[in-house]
Amino acid sequence: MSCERAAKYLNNLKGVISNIKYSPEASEVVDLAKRYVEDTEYYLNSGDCETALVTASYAEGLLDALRMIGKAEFEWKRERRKRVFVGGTFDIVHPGHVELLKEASKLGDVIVVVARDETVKRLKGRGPVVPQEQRRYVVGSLKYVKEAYVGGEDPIETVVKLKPDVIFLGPDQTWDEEELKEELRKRGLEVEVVRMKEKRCIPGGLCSSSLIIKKVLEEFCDGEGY
Ligand SMILES: Cc1cc2nc3c(=O)[nH]c(=O)nc-3n(C[C@H](O)[C@H](O)[C@H](O)COP(=O)(O)O)c2cc1C
Ligand SMILES: Nc1ncnc2c1ncn2[C@@H]1O[C@H](COP(=O)(O)OP(=O)(O)OP(=O)(O)O)[C@@H](O)[C@H]1O
Repeated sequence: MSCERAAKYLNNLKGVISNIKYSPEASEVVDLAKRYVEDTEYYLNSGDCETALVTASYAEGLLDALRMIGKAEFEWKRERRKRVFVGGTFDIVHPGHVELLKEASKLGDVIVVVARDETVKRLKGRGPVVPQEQRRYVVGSLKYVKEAYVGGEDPIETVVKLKPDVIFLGPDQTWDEEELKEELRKRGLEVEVVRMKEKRCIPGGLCSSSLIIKKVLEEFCDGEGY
């Protein structure tokens, strides 16, 4: 793990060193930073990854300090966060949905696609209670979600448009991981497909949209008090 980190730091440092702009009075410190970068490479190649991490951090510190006092200009390369696609109905949002989205957010920025009303009718044999735009709005307002859209007619087309790095499937979604990957590969998109292993809930929670609807029908349908 520390070897992986040291290699990443070394790569970033090399990128900065090759593009850095600095004023003449900073040259001594920049040279020192360069020597620490060379040391990092040396320690990494000899398998001493802990020391490589120390020398890399020292070089980073020197360069950051120069930048802070306005004697050098450069940018650290930022790693792009992964785009994690989650598709689903999200009719009546419950803690199981929140757990799913929380788990997905550990892999990157979560992009949700809510199923269109017609899709829900077709797949569940009943329409959703909540209209598609409202489902999109509510899910898109949850803290684990970066963006939310209403789905199109063709799910594969939708995924291709949004270009995720990962598709995160729910525990009971019927999509086959390998088929999904293959369909997308045919359209030129390489994605990782990850599935949440088990459903979750909070203690005493009601973690199914259908069960919530059933409870409302059973307990509130005489209209009393409404
Ligand atoms: C990869 C993927 C892509 C999807 N794309 C769409 C889409 O374009 N349009 C749509 O109506 N629903 C889309 N959905 C939602 C599915 O239709 C949804 O999973 C289906 O309604 C099953 O319901 P559930 O997952 O809520 O149980 C997508 C879901 C996944 C996993
Ligand atoms: N308890 C749960 N824990 C984790 N994920 C869940 C849970 N319940 C649903 N999901 C996931 O949330 C996504 C959206 O599912 P959906 O909106 O159909 O919820 P649902 O409560 O299962 O609905 P229904 O009860 O009508 O089948 C799917 O990926 C599904 O697997």
